[in-house]
Amino acid sequence: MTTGATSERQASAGPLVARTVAVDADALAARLGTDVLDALGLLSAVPAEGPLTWLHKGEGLVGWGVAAELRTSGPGRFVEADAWWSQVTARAVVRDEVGLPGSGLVAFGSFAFGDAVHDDGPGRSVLVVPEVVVGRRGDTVWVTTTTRGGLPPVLGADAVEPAPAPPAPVGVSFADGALDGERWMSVVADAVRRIAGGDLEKVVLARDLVATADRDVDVRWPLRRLVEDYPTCWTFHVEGLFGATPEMLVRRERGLVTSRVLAGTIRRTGHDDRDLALAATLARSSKDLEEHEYAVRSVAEALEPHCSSMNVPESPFVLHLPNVMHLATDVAGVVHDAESVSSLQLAAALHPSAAVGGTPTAVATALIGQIEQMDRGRYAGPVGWMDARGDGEWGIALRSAVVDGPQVRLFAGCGIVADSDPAAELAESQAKFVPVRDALGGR
Ligand SMILES: C=C(O[C@H]1C=CC=C(C(=O)O)[C@@H]1O)C(=O)O
Repeated sequence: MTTGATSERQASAGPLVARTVAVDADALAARLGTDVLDALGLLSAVPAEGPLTWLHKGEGLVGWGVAAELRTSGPGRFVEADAWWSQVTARAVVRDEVGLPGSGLVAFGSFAFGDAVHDDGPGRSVLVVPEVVVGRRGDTVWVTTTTRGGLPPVLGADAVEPAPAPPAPVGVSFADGALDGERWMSVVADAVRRIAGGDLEKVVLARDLVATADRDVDVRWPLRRLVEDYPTCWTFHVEGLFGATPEMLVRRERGLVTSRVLAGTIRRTGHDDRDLALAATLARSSKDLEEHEYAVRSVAEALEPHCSSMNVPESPFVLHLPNVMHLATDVAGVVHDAESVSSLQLAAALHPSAAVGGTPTAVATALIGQIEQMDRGRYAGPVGWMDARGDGEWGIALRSAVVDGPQVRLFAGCGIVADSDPAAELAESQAKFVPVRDALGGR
């Protein structure tokens, strides 16, 4: 196995002990001082230190504290993380009275993109088992407590306290990251030339923007904004990487696997009639349909070996988000090897899809390392969670940023094909910065 540095933290040599109990949603909301236990309500339980979140349409998981963690890097990062999780779950003592995906022992995770040039630095990919998880799915709400060192767990709602509300970021200013707009457009033009020359068919090129605040940014502020403004996206935070992604790399729920593939974008104007006309333009755009087709094909081909049957719709639908619209395809399949293939293994097989890498994958990731002039870190890598049964959800870390004290580094990328226009791609990247950019503002 080729890997970089790996480190593991588990306070004692003993197994983890996890207890999941169902709790009354109204009683927990009252304890937290919120009206309802929706995504914002769940966030109100999350302390400033080490929050972990995965929230979508009013439900999901939040966690905090570290019962165990693994840090890994390099090309073997997924294999290593999956093997660690198998060991941890095999040894753990779990009592789970809820039995839903996400209840029982859970790890949140975030993995480096890993292009062909930038090594994904020691310890950059991470799996964290929180000490406390609060989950909601439909009307069912639960609390999981995981202890280390043989301590008796505090059960249910007693483990949850209201957390002080996060302060708004102060004095935020934005500056170019690795490349300014002009230089990034020349990189895009270079990629278009290489595509025309037959080196490859598609490559996704990204850029960054650096926000600096007067004081350390409490990530729970932008998380609250993202949850409010982008409820149909998955709002995540794992160790400083946060965002609201519209793209689900893979969800495995028992024997069913689903993936939401996005590629092909048009900016919204904010006027409903014009946006509807633009949606129709997007659905007919041969440049966007081509870009989308590569992404769908890469996902379908990676899932196929694991599925006994698959549904890949022939044409995409248009996904409307507040800032942009995307061509979208929901791929679904029945996994024939669900007993042996975890959601993380499926994510590893799918990453990088052509929504964030390109076609052919190896040529595109090599080109990204060569010309992008930026280290993606965990941007565009899988982010999500997994439970002890191997079920889980792994989104692609898009519309995302990394917070480090007062600094926040935002990322956005665009699929480049033969017909791409550098100025249009620059405008598209600016529209993709909007969710995090706005989330750093006051309300
Ligand atoms: C790479 C990003 O978006 C991908 C997902 C949807 C649409 C995309 C596009 O149209 O270029 C990208 O493939 C990003 O948001 O940073």
